[in-house]
Amino acid sequence: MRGARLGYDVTGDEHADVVVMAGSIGTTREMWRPQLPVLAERFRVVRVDHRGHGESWVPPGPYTIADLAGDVLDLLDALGVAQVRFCGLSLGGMVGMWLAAHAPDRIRRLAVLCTSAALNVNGSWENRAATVRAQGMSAMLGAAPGRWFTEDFRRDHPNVVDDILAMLAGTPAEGYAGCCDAIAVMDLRADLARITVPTLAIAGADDPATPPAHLEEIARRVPGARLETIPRAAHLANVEHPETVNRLLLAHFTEE
Ligand SMILES: O=C(O)CC1=CCC(=O)O1
Repeated sequence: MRGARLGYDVTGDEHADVVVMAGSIGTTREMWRPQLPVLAERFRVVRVDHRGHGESWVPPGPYTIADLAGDVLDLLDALGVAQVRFCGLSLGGMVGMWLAAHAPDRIRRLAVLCTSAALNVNGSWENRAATVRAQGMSAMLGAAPGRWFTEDFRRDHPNVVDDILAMLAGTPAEGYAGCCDAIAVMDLRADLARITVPTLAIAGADDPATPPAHLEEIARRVPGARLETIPRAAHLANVEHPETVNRLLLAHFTEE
């Protein structure tokens, strides 16, 4: 389904409180499949595709995190939803932190997984954007599994890995590159102290893309934030350890 420019779907009781879920660069909203049945028992779950991904619009880049967050606010306005619990992994977590800092009246509780407030190292994201624009998405497929999943998970769950890699392969190159541009210039560190909503930061202990130190920094800077670190988890911790992530999200989002 597509509305207000973003691909999205809605699952759960239409009168329940809303949880918005936004994922990692190079995936679609389907990356939240392991969470959907559990969260939708209690909440109205709105899963979104970032711009340039899935069924969303693909404007020419560069984008900013504020652009991506603005798309989410437009969607919430279109759905008539005033306030949500927000769950974001990686790029989705960046959008969540931006929203909690800049649109605090729209966010009731925040959960961020495997993400960072400032991720650019030595122009790596500018380089990635340039590579994708020159060579297409095939240039991204080789290294992604090693960032996203532990070796054990790749060995034991090849079909799950293939499903997620198909999302990456199907992402429009300009959409992916535009989001790389957004990460390249992002620095949310000064915003974190302004976040007042209850915040849970979840790290994957073996995440090479956003190592635990990035989540530790978020938990240190956001007043009152809580940190959980999941052992034997790489970047897509919600896919590798759904039971743990579901338990943490449910507990955090049902607290008042
Ligand atoms: O590099 C990756 O694919 C991991 C990642 C960093 C930010 C994001 O959204 O995904």
